[in-house]
Amino acid sequence: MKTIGFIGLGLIGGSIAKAIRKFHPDYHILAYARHKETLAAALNSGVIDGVLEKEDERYKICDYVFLCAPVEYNIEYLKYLKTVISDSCIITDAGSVKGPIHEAVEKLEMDHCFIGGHPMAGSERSGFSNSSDHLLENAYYILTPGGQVSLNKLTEFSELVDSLGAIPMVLTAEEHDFITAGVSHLPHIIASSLVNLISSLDNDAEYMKTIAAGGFRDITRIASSSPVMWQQICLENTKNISTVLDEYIRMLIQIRCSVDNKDADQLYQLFAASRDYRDSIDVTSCGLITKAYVLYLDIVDEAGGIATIATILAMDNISIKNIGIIHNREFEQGVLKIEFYEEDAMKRGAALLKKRNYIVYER
Ligand SMILES: NC(=O)c1ccc[n+]([C@@H]2O[C@H](COP(=O)([O-])OP(=O)(O)OC[C@H]3O[C@@H](n4cnc5c(N)ncnc54)[C@H](O)[C@@H]3O)[C@@H](O)[C@H]2O)c1
Ligand SMILES: O=C(O)C(=O)C[C@]1(C(=O)O)C=C[C@@H](O)C=C1
Repeated sequence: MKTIGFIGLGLIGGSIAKAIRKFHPDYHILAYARHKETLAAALNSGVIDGVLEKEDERYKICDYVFLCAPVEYNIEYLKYLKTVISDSCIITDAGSVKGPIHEAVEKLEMDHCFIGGHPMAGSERSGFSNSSDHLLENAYYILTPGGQVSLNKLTEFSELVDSLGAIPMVLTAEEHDFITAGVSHLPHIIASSLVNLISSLDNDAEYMKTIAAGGFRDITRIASSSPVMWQQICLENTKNISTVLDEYIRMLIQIRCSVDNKDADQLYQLFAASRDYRDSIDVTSCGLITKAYVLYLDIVDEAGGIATIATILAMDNISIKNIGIIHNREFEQGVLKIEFYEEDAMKRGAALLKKRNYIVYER
């Protein structure tokens, strides 16, 4: 039996708490969050057992404290925690940047009890209501132990992460911040700047926005992420982001030259090399991103059409996560998009619907 404290209970804090509740139902979970409604929802749904105040003596009984507020705010809690936690407590965070919190931890001489944490899973949505007990499933969970952390503590925390279905990986804070600048921070900047570019190039009738199809959507989903979170990440990982941005700008200039010069070989190389590298990425370990089990199907637009499909699936105990009509260039007529919770449910659903002569697209 362990006691786990949370400060911040949004998408990530909520998902970690839900996973702990699922895999360790006997653990005692306490939380502090700025919004009382969040705490009420977590308490009512049984995810947490009790509510903490911002400063609260009960941090003393915690075996772990998870800091799950935006990066800069997490640092503000360390000073107080230092005065209350027990010797055996492990403080961890979920922040997307590790350098600044490790600097603060060292200054406060807390690096014997701090293990930075960063689940490489997430979503463009925020808040406890969007958290889920399977967000961490198969996701790499980076651990950045403080310089004085004992091997026992690191092993214990690593085992906890593993028990939640995630894959622990130990890195230094410096390695972490350079790597995430490349694979996470730069992609968010690219997505947001591309969306802003299109918004400024579009005409009054918004033709670009109207016809934007799969390509634009795929590369810009993350442009809907929390502006506060990304503002803080850019302010905290400035040097690494600037370095990878420089490399990216250099590459874009090369590409513009290839386009201007109609350099067929260079252009082919651009797309062939990216395809080969992208196809070599192991897509089984990407948190929620790969957990979208979706089918598309043609249906006649008539009253009761959707209800009939929902009934066919429900009769086989198949739950639908999301359902809606989508219109875009890929599917000229518009199709019904059905999202499932699990791959097996999606496969069974596809088979059932095909048997009833629906045209089903699986992708
Ligand atoms: N969103 C992602 O995809 C993702 C993935 C991995 C890690 N992270 C990191 O996890 C952390 C939380 O991100 P999130 O996506 O859960 O954000 P979120 O907005 O969903 O949740 C943030 C939580 O922190 C609380 N909060 C905000 N300011 C606070 C403060 N000053 N004191 C206490 N609580 C405060 C909010 O009320 C909310 O409960 C961030 O550090 C982020 O860098 C995010
Ligand atoms: O899937 C998403 O929406 C995410 O942006 C998740 C994502 C990322 O992959 O960049 C975002 C921030 C993190 O710190 C970790 C994961």
